[in-house]
Amino acid sequence: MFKGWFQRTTATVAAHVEGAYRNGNTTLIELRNVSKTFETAAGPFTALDSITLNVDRGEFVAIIGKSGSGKSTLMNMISGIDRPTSGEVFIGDTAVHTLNESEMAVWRGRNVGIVFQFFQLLPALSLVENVMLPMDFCAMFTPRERHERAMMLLDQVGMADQAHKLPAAISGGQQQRVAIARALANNPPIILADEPTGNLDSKTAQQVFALFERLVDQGKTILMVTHDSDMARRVSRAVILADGRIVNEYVAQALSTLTLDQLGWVMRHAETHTYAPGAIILKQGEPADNFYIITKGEVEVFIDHPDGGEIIVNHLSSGAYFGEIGLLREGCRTASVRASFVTGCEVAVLDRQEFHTLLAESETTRHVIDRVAHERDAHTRAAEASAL
Ligand SMILES: Nc1ncnc2c1ncn2[C@@H]1O[C@H](COP(=O)(O)OP(=O)(O)OP(=O)(O)O)[C@@H](O)[C@H]1O
Repeated sequence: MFKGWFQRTTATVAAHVEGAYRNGNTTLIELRNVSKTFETAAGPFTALDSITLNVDRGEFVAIIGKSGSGKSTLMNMISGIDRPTSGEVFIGDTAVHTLNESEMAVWRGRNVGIVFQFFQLLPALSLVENVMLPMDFCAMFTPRERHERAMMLLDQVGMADQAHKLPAAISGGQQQRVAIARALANNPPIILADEPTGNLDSKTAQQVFALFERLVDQGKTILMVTHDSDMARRVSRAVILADGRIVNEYVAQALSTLTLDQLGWVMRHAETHTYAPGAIILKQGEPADNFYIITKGEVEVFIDHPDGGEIIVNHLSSGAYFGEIGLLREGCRTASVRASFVTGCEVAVLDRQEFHTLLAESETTRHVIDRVAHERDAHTRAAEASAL
């Protein structure tokens, strides 16, 4: 369903991450090892499993995943509507998971604007009263300023001329625009939107999405749960959830032909290994055992020169894989791979059996990896021939 767009999305993410390093620490939302387990009649159920996530100020992030993958639970951890069973949630300098109920309500009212799929405007209040409500609740601004500000926000979403109507008198798209104005009432840095366009026709959904884009341009940080792959493609970053875990963005990039279920399977089975700069990961001539996806840093691929020394045949970075040739041929390694002397590397590793299980599940992935292996092999032979 989401095939084809991982590559573009993840490339944008990579560019963004580099930007973040250049600009120093711009992290606004930080989840550290967050897990959430619900007690159910059938026993404990883990909805979020060791989630670690950083979102920078000004990012527009789509949260994607199948129904039940944990998207709403994740949003609730960030808004403080629900608390993690373990792990930590920091928003700016605030340790959200440590706030008591009354501190939480005040903190949330000032820092997070929430937009729901079904708008949730209070039916007995006019539109302008609905937008004033969060300011009243948090005692922000003077009463007169509250009215002026609510009118200004309604104007921003194109609804000022209907300010005194009741919600029932306007369309769904208009109600959602008012709900966005309400979310902006206390000028929070973060907007959390749970399927904000899920109940709108596509034209209205586009207008609401464009409104979010404008808010990001104005400096807001937005996390939006969506099932709409077109929208997910247009944001700065997509976070994919599968069975309560975040699918590593580089794993998604490397295996972009897999379904969300299959990516979830990879995340459950892959082990993470870290290699120091210059460490040998696999050696030419040794039996092939594992498949590797680079999730951090770079590697060098090289072959032995018949007269001694080595011939470098490739450099690979995050989002690339290696180790496939020996596994596909059920043979030995045709080249050696070592972690870059500059960056070292981190890899997600599947063993031989897991690799073959995956290819049996996804014919397209088998086809793509086969082709890459073929091209790489030809490239290595050519590099070898020209070095002799
Ligand atoms: N209060 C709860 N008690 C028990 N189980 C819960 C509770 N809240 C959520 N769950 C379970 O946790 C899992 C994740 O739920 P969540 O609502 O986060 O998924 P989702 O990805 O947002 O799904 P959807 O797209 O359908 O809204 C689901 O299996 C759900 O049944």
